[in-house]
Amino acid sequence: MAYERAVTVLEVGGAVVDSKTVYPGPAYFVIEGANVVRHGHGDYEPEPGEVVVRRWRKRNRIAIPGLVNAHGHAAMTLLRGVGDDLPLMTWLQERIFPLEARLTGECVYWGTQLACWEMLLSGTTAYADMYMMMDHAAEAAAESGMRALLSIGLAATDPEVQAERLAASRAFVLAWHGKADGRIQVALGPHAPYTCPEPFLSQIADLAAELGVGIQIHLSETRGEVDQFLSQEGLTPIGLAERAGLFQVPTLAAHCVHATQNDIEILRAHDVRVAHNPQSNLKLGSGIMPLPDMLSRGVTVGLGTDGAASNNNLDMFEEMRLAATLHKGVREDATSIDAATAFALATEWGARALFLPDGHGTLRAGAPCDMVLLDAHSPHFAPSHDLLSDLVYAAGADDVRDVMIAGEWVLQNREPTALDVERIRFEARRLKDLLTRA
Ligand SMILES: N[C@@H](CCSC[C@H]1O[C@@H](n2cnc3c(=O)[nH]cnc32)[C@H](O)[C@@H]1O)C(=O)O
Ligand SMILES: [Zn+2]
Repeated sequence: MAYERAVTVLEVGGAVVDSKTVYPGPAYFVIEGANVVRHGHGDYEPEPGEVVVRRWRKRNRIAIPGLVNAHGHAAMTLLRGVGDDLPLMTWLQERIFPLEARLTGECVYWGTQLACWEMLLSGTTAYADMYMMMDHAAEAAAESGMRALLSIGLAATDPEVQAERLAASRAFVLAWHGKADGRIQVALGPHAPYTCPEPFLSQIADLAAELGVGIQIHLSETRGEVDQFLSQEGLTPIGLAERAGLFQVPTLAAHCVHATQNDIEILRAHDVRVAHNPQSNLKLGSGIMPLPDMLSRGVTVGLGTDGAASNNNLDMFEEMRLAATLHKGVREDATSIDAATAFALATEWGARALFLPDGHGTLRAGAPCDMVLLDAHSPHFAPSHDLLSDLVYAAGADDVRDVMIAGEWVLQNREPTALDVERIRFEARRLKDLLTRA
């Protein structure tokens, strides 16, 4: 006889989109703990042993897997709108770094909460974050209910400072990796080859291997960065990262805008995951990443927003649409990056980019229930010739209604269940005043 299992049943009236397939609704999901154990079409029919302890009926909803934001700096929401219309190095050195020097732990905490609120409202369930004072970021992420890959951003040229930063990173891994029921993962976060000398990169790779964690880094973001390394080292930043041994551990490389054909081969050979951030690359005037080439060569790519000060929002619907349209325009080829591919990059591939186990980024049986429900009555889904097309080319964050992560509601009818949004807005304004006071 089957033993009894307490399950939650979630019934969805509209269609379900998973990977590249659209399943017509209605549908039901049987959730046990954090995971979908099975799903089906039509009305829920119990199976032997299933004891329904919670039942949710969501009639006018379309279900999709949660979106994955594969690159960003969550607490930079507090710096949204600082230093617009400047190139990367000027923006960073003249506007961002001086303000970041004044950030406190509470800035990082409330900035991250603000980011989580914004990400949930736009259907993101998992995100990557490289920043500073990350214990505060981890606390905020854990409280929000979101899934996150967190790294202390490392940038140091002085060996003593480097040693101190490595020790802090080790402590952060031990304190947070696998915490919040496994929702929080930690990676090491060398900021970039232009802020971390090669021996430091090698030490970071060794520490990541010892601790069994991955790495996230910015690589080949601007032409100036690539030219600098080519003239100083005779190698591209991606080639230098390979020489430093970084790719001996699982690595997530943000941008790779100016990756050469040889760089793409290096990325593929080492299974380096790439985060494509089209909006940030456009806004900072960095250029356009060779996404079609990366995909045709078999590189795993996710989509990211980058920080809110170079985007200036954390909306993955915009990022999906941009990824699907930008490359068509610059290549004068409307067959480049179709809707289904853009959707896959924002879900299943993004999950791989974050080193999440197989099944994440999907609604398959056995996968964690990280699900976004959209308003099936939105004009964006009428008359709906092709739901994948609607999702990428027509829908937007406003269509998001409810979000479940690891089987728990984190957003219901656009209200976060675990975040105090009035408080977040109040603190964001207060901290902005504090940061910008002379
Ligand atoms: N400077 C920090 C560590 C860096 S945290 C991550 C850094 O990345 C910066 N950042 C944000 N977006 C980008 C980008 O697109 N390229 C490079 N750096 C960025 C961000 O402002 C932040 O300073 C320290 O105290 O050691
Ligand atoms: Zn970045």
